[in-house]
Amino acid sequence: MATSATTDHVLAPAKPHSLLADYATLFKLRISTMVIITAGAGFYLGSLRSGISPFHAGFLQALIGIAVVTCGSSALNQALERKSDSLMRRTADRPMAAGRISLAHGLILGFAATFLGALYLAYTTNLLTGTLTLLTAIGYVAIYTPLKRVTTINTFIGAFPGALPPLIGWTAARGVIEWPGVALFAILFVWQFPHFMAIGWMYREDYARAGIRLTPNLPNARYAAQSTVVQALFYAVLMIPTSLWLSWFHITGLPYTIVATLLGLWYLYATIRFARILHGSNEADNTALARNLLKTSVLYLPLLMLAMILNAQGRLLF
Ligand code: HEM
Ligand SMILES: CC(C)=CCC/C(C)=C/CC/C(C)=C/COP(=O)(O)OP(=O)(O)O
Repeated sequence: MATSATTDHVLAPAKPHSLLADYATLFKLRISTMVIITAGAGFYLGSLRSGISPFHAGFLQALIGIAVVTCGSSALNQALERKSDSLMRRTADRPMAAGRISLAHGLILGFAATFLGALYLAYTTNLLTGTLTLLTAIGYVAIYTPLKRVTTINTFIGAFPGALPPLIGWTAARGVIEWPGVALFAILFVWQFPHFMAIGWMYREDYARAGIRLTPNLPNARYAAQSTVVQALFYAVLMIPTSLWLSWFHITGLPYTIVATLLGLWYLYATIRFARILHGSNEADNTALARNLLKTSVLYLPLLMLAMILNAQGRLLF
């Protein structure tokens, strides 16, 4: 059933929700899964760097800890944004925005998961990893989330916590911050811009309704579209050399370099097609181009991670 807008808020659709389904939304299960995949890749590569198999209890402990903190911070993000979420079609049906999960419920769950998860990580992996994960959650919840209503720079700020999970995975395996871990951070950092420019553009009216500031919904529509496209293209071009940086540290070799270049060209191609929003006047066509870029971004990333893991593992075996 479609959602319907009123003058000051968007009504949630009247469909039943199980508590389990509401928790899945509260914990942003799909984004959190991607966070865990990237953290897992960091751990895997870090373990190989140490010359040990990644498949030991530490791998599971690190992923469980990171997953719990990620879910906790997603709940806290939704507690803070329950009002603005209720104003957007995309998010009006979220459990806290729609009032199915109370503020106290969300806050208790969010704080408990964030702090207990970070403590668990510090205890099972190392203090650096627990601290970095807690700082990531703070960056996401306490800095990025309130900034969304203040300045369009929020996306740049939010890209820092967004990019930290693979570095956290690396420190969980290695105990220290090292250049290959920084290279993984850089990959995630750069990846987010085309990803988010597509999303921001698709939902720009929704975001504007909720008072969230983004490049795609700047008051001058022409300038907003141009700036959105320029940023997406700049980072899509930068994505290729950034993804190849890992080979500089001999974590990966020629096979990864070839695959990463091809994947990067694919991501760039989707971004170049997205640039057609500057000339296309048909809103449905423009939305399809943005949705295609979003889809490409969420396929590109796990494929890139898979390529680096396979190549790094292969280098050890052959
Ligand atoms: C500034 C950074 C980011 C912003 C503002 C952002 C925002 C969003 C939003 C609003 C959506 C929902 C799109 C929709 O409902 O159609 C989304 C989708 C998604 N994001 Fe991001 N994101 C960012 C970074 C990340 C990071 C770091 C990851 C994981 C590593 C990630 C993974 C995903 C995935 C997997 C989806 C698709 C989920 C689905 O289909 O529901 N995003 N992102
Ligand atoms: C290890 C750990 C604590 C990781 C957490 C980092 C994390 C979840 C980053 C997500 C990146 C990000 C800024 C998403 C924006 O979503 P949004 O909140 O703006 O999206 P919305 O509009 O759907 O609420």
